[in-house]
Amino acid sequence: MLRESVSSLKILISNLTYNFGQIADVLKTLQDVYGEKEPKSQMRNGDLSYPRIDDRWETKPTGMEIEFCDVSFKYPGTKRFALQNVSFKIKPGQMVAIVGVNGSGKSTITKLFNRLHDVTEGQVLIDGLPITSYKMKEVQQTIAILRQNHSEYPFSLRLNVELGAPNHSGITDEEIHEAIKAGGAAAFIKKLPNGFETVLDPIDLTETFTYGAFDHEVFDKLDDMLQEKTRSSSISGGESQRLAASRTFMRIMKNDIRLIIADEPTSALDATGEMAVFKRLREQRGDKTVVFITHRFGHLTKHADLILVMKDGHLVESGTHDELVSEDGEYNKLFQVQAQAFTTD
Ligand SMILES: Nc1ncnc2c1ncn2[C@@H]1O[C@H](COP(=O)(O)OP(=O)(O)OP(=O)(O)O)[C@@H](O)[C@H]1O
Repeated sequence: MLRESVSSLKILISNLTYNFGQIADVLKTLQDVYGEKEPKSQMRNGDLSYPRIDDRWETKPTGMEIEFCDVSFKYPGTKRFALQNVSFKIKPGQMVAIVGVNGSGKSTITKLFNRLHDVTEGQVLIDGLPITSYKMKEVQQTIAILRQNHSEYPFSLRLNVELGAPNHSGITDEEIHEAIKAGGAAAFIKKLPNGFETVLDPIDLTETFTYGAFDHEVFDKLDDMLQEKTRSSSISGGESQRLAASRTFMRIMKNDIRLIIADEPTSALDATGEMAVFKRLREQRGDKTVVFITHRFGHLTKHADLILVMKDGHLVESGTHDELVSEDGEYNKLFQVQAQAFTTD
């Protein structure tokens, strides 16, 4: 079934690339195909709609409120706790940084926000109610995630960005340009001969169709178009992160997003590139809550309303940059290691 879907997807994409098909059909097939790869969730689905609309909540800001109440968590099939007795509260619209050494539990915290997993002990509250009481999909639809490792799809750069809003057809060129600019991808895409129509890892026409499927004239015409369209297809790690950021900005622009999670999304970017992406994130986020994970201390941590410091699965400190530096604990230790790089030979 999956093979057949992939095969029909390839044909649809080839058609799309050459403007013969309808984007909505392709996206539907794409959702079906990628949906098949998702493991079926065994987690309990709540019956409350999210966001909640009633007299009490309608006037609330549009950012998500998240509270961890004594949360402990073990990954399925493991004996070790990845998180132990973690408690914190993120207010709506706050910009929060999670820091800590490798393996301290930073990413695991964010995986509990969108119910990739459920807690082993304790409770996660969203807008004051247990996360499990909401319809899981509706909570996930309000979260935009920007990760370090992300996928690129073998389609045009344009479609890679449009995938941020797969339920929206008729995305305009202006919207694509806006998302690409926000993600910091405009400069590298402009240099490509086919701009945002450039196809990534293009599909080999001979794999998709055989000469027998079309007469020679049609096949040769398609093949010529493929050669023309796919002159440049490989992008660097940093460009790939800029593309993924553009896709997330598209998702933020076109959906009712209440939480943005950024898990080291700029690790492959130079300092200027990173600063530009986060500047745009701050500009575009409005009242949305933002949680980012970072190993770099600087403008990001300085702007954070709250910093959570993780160590061995425990939350060891929390506060603002200034508060944590004056506490002279784990945060200050990590901060000084980076600060000293500038002050010593
Ligand atoms: N899918 C998984 N299955 C089992 N254990 C996992 C899984 N993912 C992470 N872990 C373990 O959980 C602990 C916390 O991992 P996590 O990825 O949250 O750390 P992190 O602070 O985000 O690390 P890094 O800075 O390296 O990204 C680690 O001991 C890790 O090995």
